[in-house]
Amino acid sequence: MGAGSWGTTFAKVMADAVAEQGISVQIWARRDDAAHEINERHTNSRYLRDTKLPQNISASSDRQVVLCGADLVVLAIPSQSLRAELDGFKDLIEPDAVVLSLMKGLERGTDLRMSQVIAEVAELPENRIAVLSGPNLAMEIAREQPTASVVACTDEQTANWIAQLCSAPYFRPYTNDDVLGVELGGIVKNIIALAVGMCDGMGMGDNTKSTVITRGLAETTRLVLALGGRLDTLAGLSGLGDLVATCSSSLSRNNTAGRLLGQGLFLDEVNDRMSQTAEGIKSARAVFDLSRTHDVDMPITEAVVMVLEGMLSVENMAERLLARELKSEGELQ
Ligand SMILES: NC(=O)C1=CN([C@@H]2O[C@H](COP(=O)(O)OP(=O)(O)OC[C@H]3O[C@@H](n4cnc5c(N)ncnc54)[C@H](OP(=O)(O)O)[C@@H]3O)[C@@H](O)[C@H]2O)C=CC1
Ligand SMILES: O=C(CO)COP(=O)(O)O
Repeated sequence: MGAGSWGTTFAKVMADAVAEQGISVQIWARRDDAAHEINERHTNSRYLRDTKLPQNISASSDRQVVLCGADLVVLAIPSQSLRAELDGFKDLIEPDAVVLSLMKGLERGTDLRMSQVIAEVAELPENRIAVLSGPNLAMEIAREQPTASVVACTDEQTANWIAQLCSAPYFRPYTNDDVLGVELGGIVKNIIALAVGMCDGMGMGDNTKSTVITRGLAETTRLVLALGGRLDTLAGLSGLGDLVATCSSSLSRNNTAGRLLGQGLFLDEVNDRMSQTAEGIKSARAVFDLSRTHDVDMPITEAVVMVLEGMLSVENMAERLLARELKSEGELQ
């Protein structure tokens, strides 16, 4: 569900993974012309230039056509639209189907992760909801550059089944039962990538960016542990792995949005320039609110929120962060 850059790329991963088993993958595109292009030319030129999609992918703008008979429903639409969209098609999901979220945002207003929104709106039990997250820049995967990822589900059998369905020659899924840790790693790294992009945009060098990445991981760790996730998850692909990929890649939309802010553009101007979803812009406030609810210190996230909401200039961000009271590096609370 979603024919953007990741929805389309992940459809290709799955189609390549299951081609020999005679399984087909269907994409729901909200625009007729996108569905038509995928069916007729096997391309999605708006999001993936130069990528030829496998023959066992088809598309439709009719949700019923796509969801009818689907064993696995994969969600790849912008996080802030999920609730409304899912409400419109939850009754079309087959009674035993599993729902897999590829989304990396936190819902504003409720501070819920996407797996929680799915559970609430579609009224599904935990063992039918999974999350996939990792260092997965869509454009690189569409070019079949090797990478790995994590399928998280509280039910081991479900996670293994999904991993089989997306294990392709260039894509290696691991499994994990720490859904919260995997999901939050993917959400918070977008905010840290905004901060790193801001440093880049202001012309700062690698020491500064490395400091933000490392201390970004520290504050992500504090939040995940406070909410009941695991430390080892954050050392893995969906934690450190995704953080490094997103913070160091010019392909990252969050990193790019941060860089434009660092170069002095206003948020409205940045939003106008972005043709794809940069989840961190909208999730930053929700993550900060969540951190306050649980009394977790997240100074980089707080500074990013202040910049996005016009309460702090990017130039004053470093001064604010460095002027805080000195403390031990190992403090996880
Ligand atoms: N791109 C990447 O590298 C990765 C992305 N992700 C995550 O995947 C999720 C989807 O991102 P991605 O595919 O990159 O996003 P894109 O911006 O590339 O595409 C978004 C897709 O959602 C559709 N869409 C936009 N707004 C709505 C809406 N209000 N209701 C329904 N559909 C809508 C778009 O349709 P239309 O074309 O008609 O506008 C498009 O098909 C995000 O949470 C992102 O963080 C995770 C890993 C990697
Ligand atoms: O999640 C991603 C890589 O794992 C994609 O990051 P961006 O959304 O910043 O492009």
